[in-house]
Amino acid sequence: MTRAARHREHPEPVIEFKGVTKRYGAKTAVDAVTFAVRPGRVTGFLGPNGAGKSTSLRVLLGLDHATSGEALIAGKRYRDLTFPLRTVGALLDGAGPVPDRRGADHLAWIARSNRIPRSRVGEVLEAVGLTDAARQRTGRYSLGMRQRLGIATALLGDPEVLILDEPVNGLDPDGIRWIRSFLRGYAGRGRTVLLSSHLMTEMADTADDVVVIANGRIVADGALADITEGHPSLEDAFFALTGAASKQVWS
Ligand SMILES: Nc1ncnc2c1ncn2[C@@H]1O[C@H](COP(=O)(O)OP(=O)(O)OP(=O)(O)O)[C@@H](O)[C@H]1O
Repeated sequence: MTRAARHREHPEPVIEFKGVTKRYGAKTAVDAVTFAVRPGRVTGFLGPNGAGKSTSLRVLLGLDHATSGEALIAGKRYRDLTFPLRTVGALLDGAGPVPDRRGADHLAWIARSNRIPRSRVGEVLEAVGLTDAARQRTGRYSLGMRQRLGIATALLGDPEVLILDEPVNGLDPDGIRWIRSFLRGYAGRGRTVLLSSHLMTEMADTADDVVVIANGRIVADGALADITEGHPSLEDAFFALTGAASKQVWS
């Protein structure tokens, strides 16, 4: 096999967790987490509530410091990226847009403060299907529209990497379908998508690769097809893999 063909099949990882441990006092939230995420694929980060998904993503995005180990994007820690928003876009739980600001103004404000050309605002609104709602105040957006606006915000810098923490929580089936096909399209263009979820059926329908975390530890990591092989579903594979860890509340 030529080097180019090998690279197409096994491209270099874009995201790397290397032995990341995060303790809060006596509580170990994540414990020696190690895995890699490759471009051109949707990677699902799957685990029950409290397993350590958000903590891992917060460390990756420089919002929290690892107690030990490191998490890299394109070979660098987030804080060492020259143009972070142009490398990685993220949608995390947390503060939403100011409710009396219009959708387009919210995006224009973030674009301006990150030296991103104003022309991107129209492009990202179109990419997420919010062009017609651009002049509406975000306080009047539905949950699905707010998620689309969050994704539009993540897309402003036209990043190679998209990271989404539980993006389908609370969405109706249409909203879930839209996010799923959007992420598949994004990865299909050779970009890197990492999304966390505690919903196994959602992961089974969306992800190419799956990293399973339980009690702060990685318990499985690989192609979805390999992880589910020999099991009727991802859910069965998960419980077989995690054993005692699966006694954690799964909701
Ligand atoms: N700031 C903090 N202080 C103390 N403990 C924390 C803190 N943040 C997270 N934890 C604990 O670390 C563990 C992992 O939490 P984390 O939020 O990363 O899990 P998660 O997999 O994202 O779950 P969820 O889907 O419920 O957010 C949990 O036991 C949580 O209570």
